[in-house]
Amino acid sequence: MFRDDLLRDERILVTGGGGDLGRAMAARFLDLGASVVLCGRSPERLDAALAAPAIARHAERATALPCDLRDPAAVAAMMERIWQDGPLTVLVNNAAANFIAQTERLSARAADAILGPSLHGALYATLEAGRRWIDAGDRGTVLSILSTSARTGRAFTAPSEMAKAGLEAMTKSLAVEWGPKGIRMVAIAPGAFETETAARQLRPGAGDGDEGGFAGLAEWIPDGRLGRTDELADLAAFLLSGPAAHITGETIAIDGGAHLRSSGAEDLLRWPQEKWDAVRQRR
Ligand SMILES: CCCCCCC/C=C/C(=O)SCCNC(=O)CCNC(=O)[C@H](O)C(C)(C)COP(=O)(O)OP(=O)(O)OC[C@H]1O[C@@H](n2cnc3c(N)ncnc32)[C@H](O)[C@@H]1OP(=O)(O)O
Ligand SMILES: NC(=O)C1=CN([C@@H]2O[C@H](COP(=O)(O)OP(=O)(O)OC[C@H]3O[C@@H](n4cnc5c(N)ncnc54)[C@H](OP(=O)(O)O)[C@@H]3O)[C@@H](O)[C@H]2O)C=CC1
Repeated sequence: MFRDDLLRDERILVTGGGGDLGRAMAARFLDLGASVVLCGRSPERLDAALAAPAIARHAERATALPCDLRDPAAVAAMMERIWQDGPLTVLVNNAAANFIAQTERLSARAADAILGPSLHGALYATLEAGRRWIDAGDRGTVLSILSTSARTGRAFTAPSEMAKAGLEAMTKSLAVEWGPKGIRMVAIAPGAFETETAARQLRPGAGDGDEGGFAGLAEWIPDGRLGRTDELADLAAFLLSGPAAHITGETIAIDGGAHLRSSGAEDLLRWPQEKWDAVRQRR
């Protein structure tokens, strides 16, 4: 679909690069000639990502740095370390945290567990990359991974929707403020992609024959299926490439049209209290 060297000149940081979608994007960027740095909290998850065949076959262009994005000093130190080897050209804000809960039962710590990486961490990383690009007069691109539910809102995951809507506002605001400085801001809003954590955090299942996971969701998606990670990775590659140079401030949904009919969480409105209690017990 793309020229093999489409991203040859790019050096890309993928936050949450040990997760499913981050890993798929990183592998695609490497296939297209980019150098990639992965970050995340868990060194084990990062090592596993680097050892995955799709990434390991480009080992000379793939590295990883553990970093907790909730800590602004840790983000600054990571960027300092990265820039010692040369500037990034792209930041992909992919890391996030999410879980379903009755919102009125969230503690402040629980709200921060979601807002910390998903909103603050992405902003810290964007500021650290952006000011380095601006100081050096370099061009740069920030790609943020949102969610279609930033548009629809979504019951039982309010802090995540607030974080994603905030990142969409950042994308639009900085497209204008930083556009004249050569920095492009783009975003992708995925619908349902059956990654291991999304299924566990958003569809944990709780008895009553509910096995959890995304089984059954395809029925209400207009094109009849969930998203595939390779499709998201290809969209990301396009948005980072030369032919997308005039696209900024935009968020592209990739969800088979699902958000135009539903946020995908309406079935949870029918859950009895016992089921919510069971999910809460499990965490
Ligand atoms: C269908 C179409 C649309 C789809 C839309 C999908 C949109 C987005 C999807 C995704 O983002 S999927 C990706 C999700 N990935 C992750 O969440 C990965 C990272 N996960 C984590 O880091 C953890 O799972 C975490 C729980 C989110 C955070 O862990 P952390 O170590 O920061 O927290 P803790 O110290 O364990 O807890 C802090 C605080 O939070 C409370 N809490 C934790 N889990 C729950 C829960 N399930 N329900 C309620 N509360 C929870 C925990 O009790 C602590 O609060 P206090 O008890 O101290 O008050
Ligand atoms: N899967 C889906 O259906 C959808 C996903 N999305 C979005 O796509 C992106 C990727 O999701 P997905 O691959 O499914 O989820 P994953 O949980 O697999 O990936 C999220 C990654 O974020 C990292 N992360 C979480 N907290 C922090 C932190 N404090 N510091 C650094 N890294 C952190 C995690 O690594 P570690 O725990 O090691 O830190 C994890 O690898 C997210 O932004 C998500 O909101 C949006 C819509 C739908």
